[in-house]
Amino acid sequence: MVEKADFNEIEYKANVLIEALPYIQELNGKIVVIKYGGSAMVDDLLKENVMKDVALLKSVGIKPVIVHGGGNEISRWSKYRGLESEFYKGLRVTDTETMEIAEMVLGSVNKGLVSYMESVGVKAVGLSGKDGFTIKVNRKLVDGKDIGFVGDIESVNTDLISILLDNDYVPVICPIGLDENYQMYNINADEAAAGIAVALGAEKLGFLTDTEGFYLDFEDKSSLISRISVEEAEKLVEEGRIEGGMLPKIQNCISAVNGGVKRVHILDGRKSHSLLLEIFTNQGIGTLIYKSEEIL
Ligand SMILES: Nc1ncnc2c1ncn2[C@@H]1O[C@H](COP(=O)(O)OP(=O)(O)O)[C@@H](O)[C@H]1O
Ligand SMILES: CC(=O)N[C@@H](CCC(=O)OP(=O)(O)O)C(=O)O
Repeated sequence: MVEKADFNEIEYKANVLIEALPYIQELNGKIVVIKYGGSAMVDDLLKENVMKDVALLKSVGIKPVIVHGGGNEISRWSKYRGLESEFYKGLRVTDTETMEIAEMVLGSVNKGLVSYMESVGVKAVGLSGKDGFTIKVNRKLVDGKDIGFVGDIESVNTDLISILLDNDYVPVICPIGLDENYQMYNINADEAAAGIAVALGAEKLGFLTDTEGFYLDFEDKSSLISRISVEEAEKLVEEGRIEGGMLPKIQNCISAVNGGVKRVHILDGRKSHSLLLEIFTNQGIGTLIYKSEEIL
């Protein structure tokens, strides 16, 4: 016999599922790009939970694409090899040795995520932007400054990603690209995610990171912004009010929205299932970046 309390719980769970219905219908067959930041890969359980969320998206007919980082691991390995990590405007200054470390670390993070996906019953394929010449770059100059082997995305060839999606695989992509001379470059993972989302015509792009979202003033945790227009975000960037890892993230949110991605979110990847909450419920979480003329 079902107790009354149990029945309420069952009803509550059923309502949660029903709340997801319009979102599932709307996103069926659409591409959702998930940028999984190294800072949010806190522990094995959390990584497994994020992969379970992705598995659920896939099971309801959404086409997820994962683009991941691993900046903190690159820094850790650089230190181990006696190298100081240096950043300019949120981007790693990348010499030859750092480039080798980046490729090694990102490759290992990539295959680790593929294993998690497989362990939750989802077919996944790990690749870098080198595979199939998926990401073509030029050497990036920031404020005219050369910061080494840092790639500026020139183009994304979606052929290989599309083949994988069409054959039911989840592509797991690490941010390394090639220039026209087949020299490899380190790409900021936020930039890789935005470039891939735009090229694929993705419906959504979610950045899983280690903050609740974007704070207007990072020192003041009550200044969390739940939504910001690209115009307002551009103004903050121009005024130099965004720093550290948040600068490339916001810059790439802007370029994704301007490139046609309808919904771009910064989400707290340290909290289990924030991806599901954002996609399948009307609970506003994290920070939404939107085009001001669009009615939300
Ligand atoms: N205004 C801000 N709001 C939120 N986070 C900020 C802000 N300014 C700087 N940050 C920093 O940005 C970091 C997220 O970027 P990053 O470390 O590159 O993460 P990821 O690995 O997810 O790309 C946060 O941990 C925080 O320290
Ligand atoms: C050029 C550049 O900055 N590349 C990044 C690539 C990894 C990355 O972006 O990782 P997160 O998403 O975890 O920060 C780096 O070397 O740290």
